[in-house]
Amino acid sequence: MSADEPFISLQNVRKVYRSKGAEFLAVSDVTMDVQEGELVSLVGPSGCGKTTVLKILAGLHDADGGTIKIGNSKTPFDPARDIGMVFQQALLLKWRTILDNVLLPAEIVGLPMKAARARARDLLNLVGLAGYEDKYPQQLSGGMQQRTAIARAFIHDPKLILMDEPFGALDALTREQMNLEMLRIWRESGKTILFVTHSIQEAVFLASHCAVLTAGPARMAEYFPIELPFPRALPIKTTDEFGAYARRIYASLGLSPSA
Ligand SMILES: Nc1ncnc2c1ncn2[C@@H]1O[C@H](COP(=O)(O)OP(=O)(O)OP(=O)(O)O)[C@@H](O)[C@H]1O
Repeated sequence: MSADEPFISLQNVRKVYRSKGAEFLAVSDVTMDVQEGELVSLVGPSGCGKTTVLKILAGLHDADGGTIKIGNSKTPFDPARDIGMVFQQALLLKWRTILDNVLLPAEIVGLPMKAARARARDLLNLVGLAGYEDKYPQQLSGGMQQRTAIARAFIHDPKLILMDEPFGALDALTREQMNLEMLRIWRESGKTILFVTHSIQEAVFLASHCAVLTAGPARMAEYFPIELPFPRALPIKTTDEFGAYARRIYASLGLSPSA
């Protein structure tokens, strides 16, 4: 194996939805290689096929063309247990405590519960929710519920975390706070994360690499590293380097005349 054998490799992925005899081309051509431990943002206009790409990676949809490979000889991948997902809504079970919500994937995968409970407490601490273990979802704010969902995605120690616009429902300040926490959690966990967002600022601020998808059917417009230093703090958003990356994305999306 070569030292940089990718963890995820998508080559010319294509997806057609079919219903009642009609066909809809949702993704026309997506190609990218992701190394283990990267945090990749997928940015593109509404309806361009970002969620479809995540669903193909999650094994929820089959692709109609191209190849998808996850895992490599160093890090094998089992789709049944190596994926954690975070959606726009936290989707917590309101009759379970915060701790028990976080434990749900551990129960599904069949992990030893004593160790899982200790890990759930550690993860709640990591996302800033120590002390809330015995509360119920409706007793927490939207941002706290979303942090619970993030802890839940990590509980079974998956190798790949897929996040679909996880902070889209939060107010702007909570979203910025969550961005900072997300960076911290990513750096502490070392996980490979793919992150869908509509926000160009978020796509630049969070990512080690950025995939820009064109208006649907999704085609890869660009895939490039974001070479801003880590750790990142909010003032980096005012720098020329940050602005140059944002302009590059706007230009790829056809939203500005020049990069
Ligand atoms: N099950 C389905 N059957 C038919 N068409 C679908 C299905 N799921 C999605 N689509 C269509 O495929 C296209 C891509 O959808 P997708 O949800 O992947 O886009 P998206 O970029 O994630 O959008 P958004 O940013 O608004 O969430 C859209 O036009 C959508 O209407």
